[in-house]
Amino acid sequence: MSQLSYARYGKDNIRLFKVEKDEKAGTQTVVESTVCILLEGDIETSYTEADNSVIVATDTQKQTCYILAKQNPITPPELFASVVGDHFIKTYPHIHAAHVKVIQHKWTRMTIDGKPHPHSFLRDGEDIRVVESVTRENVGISIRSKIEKLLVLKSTGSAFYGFHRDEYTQLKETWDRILSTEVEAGWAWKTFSGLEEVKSVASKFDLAFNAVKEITLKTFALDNSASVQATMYKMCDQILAAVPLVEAVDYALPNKHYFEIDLSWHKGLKNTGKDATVFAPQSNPNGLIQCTVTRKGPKSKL
Ligand SMILES: O=c1[nH]c(=O)c2[nH]c(=O)[nH]c2[nH]1
Repeated sequence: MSQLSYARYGKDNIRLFKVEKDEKAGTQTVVESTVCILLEGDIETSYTEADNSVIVATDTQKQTCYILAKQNPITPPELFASVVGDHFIKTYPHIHAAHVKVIQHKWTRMTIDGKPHPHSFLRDGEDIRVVESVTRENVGISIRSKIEKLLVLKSTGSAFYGFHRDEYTQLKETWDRILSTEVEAGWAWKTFSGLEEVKSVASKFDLAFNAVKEITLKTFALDNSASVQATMYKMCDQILAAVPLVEAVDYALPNKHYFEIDLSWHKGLKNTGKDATVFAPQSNPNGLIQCTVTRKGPKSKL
């Protein structure tokens, strides 16, 4: 009468913290991550026949994650996700795919009296580095890296005019507005043949992350923005040029509106157009602009 049409299981929100101690230099380095593991394979009978023999317990998955974190570097997160995924498909013949997500939280070394402190860190921003990997038997490892929750704002250098108008349009054109967004940017790597290939390019992951962040911030700041759409496309284009191993770049940018407030009712106070200095930040609704950009090739469906 019924059939199982989707099955994955694993452990979510595995929290990891690793300290690397350089005794010689007297410095320590820390990494904090949150890991999600979801396994796929010949596990149907655990759902349909209460057959627990095919279940690698989610507690086992958590313990494995701790052990692999002890035995391997946990950054770059792309490499650690691949190490974890590889372990599960190689250790258990009936597990055919491992979905591993790693969120790397920010701990930035403190500067005290102008010098990097050997063992103190601060959270200087809520932005996170995220990796979503799929390790699939006989296919390889696909990895999508992301930066999320990077909050930015520019108080000028952004316009929005010339958009379609009809009887539903109320928005006025503007040649000078506040632009703010919480950046979610993703970049999909070519499919890697296996863990060895991921290891061979491991140095590229941090370089790509830094390039994406720099291109995003620089383009946001310097572009005389015609729209969120036009500015985000410029970001994608530069990232594809900067990171040859990346096949696709995607952005999802909420347009966090700051509305002008007409105060002319109070003694003719001027607070619109070029006189606007006090604004009302809006929580919702917000615009949401998304795109994926790939290298030129066969026509996409867009
Ligand atoms: O950059 C923008 N893109 C839009 O699609 C849009 N729509 C809107 O109301 N304001 C904006 N701004």
